[in-house]
Amino acid sequence: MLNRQLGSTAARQASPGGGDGRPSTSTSPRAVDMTQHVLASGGRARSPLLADVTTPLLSSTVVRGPDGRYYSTSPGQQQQQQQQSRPASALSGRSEPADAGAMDEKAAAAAAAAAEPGGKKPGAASAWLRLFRMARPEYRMLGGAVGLLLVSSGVSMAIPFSMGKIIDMATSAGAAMPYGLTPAQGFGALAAVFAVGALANAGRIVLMRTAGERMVARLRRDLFGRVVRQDMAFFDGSRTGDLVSRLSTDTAVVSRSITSNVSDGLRAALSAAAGVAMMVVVSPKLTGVMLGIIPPLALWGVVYGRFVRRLARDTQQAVGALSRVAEERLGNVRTVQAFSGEAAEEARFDGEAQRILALARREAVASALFFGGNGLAGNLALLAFLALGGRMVLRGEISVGDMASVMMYSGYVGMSLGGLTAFYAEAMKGVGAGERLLELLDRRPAVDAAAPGVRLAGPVETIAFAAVGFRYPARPDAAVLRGLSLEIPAGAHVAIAGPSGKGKSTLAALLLRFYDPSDGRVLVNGHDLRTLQLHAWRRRLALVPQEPALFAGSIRDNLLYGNAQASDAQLVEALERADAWHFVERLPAQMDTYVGERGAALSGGQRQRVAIARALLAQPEVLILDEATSALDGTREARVLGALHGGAARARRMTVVTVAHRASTLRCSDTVVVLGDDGGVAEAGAFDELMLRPDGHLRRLMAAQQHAQ
Ligand SMILES: Nc1ncnc2c1ncn2[C@@H]1O[C@H](COP(=O)(O)OP(=O)(O)OP(=O)(O)O)[C@@H](O)[C@H]1O
Repeated sequence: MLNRQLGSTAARQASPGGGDGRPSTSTSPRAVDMTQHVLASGGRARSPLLADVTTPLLSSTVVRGPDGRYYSTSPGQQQQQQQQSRPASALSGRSEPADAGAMDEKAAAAAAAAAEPGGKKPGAASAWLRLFRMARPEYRMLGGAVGLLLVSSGVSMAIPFSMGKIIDMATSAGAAMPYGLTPAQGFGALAAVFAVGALANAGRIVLMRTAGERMVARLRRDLFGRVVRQDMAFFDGSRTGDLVSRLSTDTAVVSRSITSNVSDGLRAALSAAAGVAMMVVVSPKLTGVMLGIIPPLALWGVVYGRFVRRLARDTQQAVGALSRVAEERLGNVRTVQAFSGEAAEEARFDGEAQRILALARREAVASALFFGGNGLAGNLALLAFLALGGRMVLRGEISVGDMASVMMYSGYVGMSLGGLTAFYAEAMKGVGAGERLLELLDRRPAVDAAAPGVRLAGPVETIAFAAVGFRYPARPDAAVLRGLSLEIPAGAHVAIAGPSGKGKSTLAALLLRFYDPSDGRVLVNGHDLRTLQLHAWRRRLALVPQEPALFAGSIRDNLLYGNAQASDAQLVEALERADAWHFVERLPAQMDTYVGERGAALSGGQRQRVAIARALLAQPEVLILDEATSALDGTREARVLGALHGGAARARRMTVVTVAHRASTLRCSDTVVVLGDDGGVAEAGAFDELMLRPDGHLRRLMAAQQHAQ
């Protein structure tokens, strides 16, 4: 039986080179349309990814997964649910708790601080090196690509030289093909060399793209794995849309910046170096003219690259905000339409889109200045080159072919310099996006379910809250629980009652160790919950939360989430126990009926019953029902409660903790614990006994409810 609360006094407290088909001019389009790229890649990656990742991110009922792991409600959804439930309760006349409104700025800042990893941000170079190390599994493939790059670049660099020789051969009578080749043989050999170069280039593109995509996939998996294991304080301060944007867009930007971009950069560096060398060989004097413009251009490039890095980070954030708005508002489209909020939402979305546009405009102006300046400098250098080169040809210091070679090489060098700048800008973009990824990848959850810990040898004997005080990390100023003590023996059926917003669901969250108490301890068989291996502990529990959401899939898929090994007979039995079989049986495809996104194609009561069946399938030792039957009518609720609290259920010795408001639900439990205004237990005892107390808390609570009806 439940012991009375133990008092709550003392403890109370308050590409250049055209390598992969891109135009090979120095005004690289890669750098010019950064925002478009970000958006385009976001858009491309988002649709398939959203379908894949938002579902787990939006999971709700806490149950064991098919892999035996424990899965829990996401705050993104909690926020959505809160947003949905607010207007709904307003419509139904239910009053909201005074302190349950939207997070104020201070709280949001506290939540964000709780969600942010500590520590200094790495510098650009070290961040980039770290990102580069993350490509380690692709090193072999990237190495192969670099080998092929050397081949194709070698061939490219031979072109101007060969062309110069051919021009000389065509313009002077005595010139002949080298190595005594006939013109046909010479042209044939050149064509063969070009073919080898083309093949090497094609191979390089395949290897590089494959390596890039593999890296994106791995980054996404690692990031998702890291995010899905974060503690609830993190999710309280994060927005799902933002996280999805990091998963989709940032990963693609980072991967590109250290795979294809590195290849393009390397190609540009090689071309520039080889081009300069060849120019020097052919005519050092002419080379001097062309190279005079390099130092100012390099400096200009560094300034531009830094600017782009900042801009990339802002753009990634703005894209994240846009995704967030789209995700939240489309995810709650019923609420939007019910309140005729379409135009307001359109304006809100447009506001986010305009922010991105403003950033893109700044980037466009910066790119225009940069590449325009580059082009002008290149053209002026070319004029000087033609003036000097023409004079040298007239004086017989160099041949026309040599001048043509140097001109072509200088074109290559110019393109390569543009390529190097684009490489730098792209690398900085990668760092901008990478910093956001590294923040997430580096974040260690405060509550780590995989951390080693004590595994209970036998069954759960007692669960105790010992002088527990609790404040949500997002609202450190507001104490929800203070010095709360209660004990729940194994097999007991305990109901938690109390006015709205007094911490009933919080007790369930503490039991699952979504959060650690700010004071006091939660004990299981005398072990502090913090010392238990959390996955092992959570596998002993199942929670049906206040507004259970199902996954988009069939009823069967959702049930199997509770126990992947369950047979059809077990699924039907669980549905029967949850009083759900009678309606599932009549659905067009029965258990294979698609339930819609988050179970939207079922009624609230049907969703609740499927969620109860799913929790029962997990065969928990402790079942936590957080107003899990609130959407059912009296008859249906009585049946479900009969199945959960009746003789057959008791024979299973399952401990049942029920959070409830209704008398019909509360009286099914052996003991009712009423939470008081002071954050502790106001009274506890059998329902009937408490109702007999003339000025008892439960009696007043029930009277107030009756009065309200
Ligand atoms: N994730 C959160 N971050 C910050 N504050 C929270 C969070 N969740 C709940 N709270 C606040 O903690 C208090 C207790 O919330 P809880 O959900 O436990 O109340 P409850 O008694 O279950 O209410 P109800 O009967 O309305 O479901 C409320 O004031 C609520 O606003």
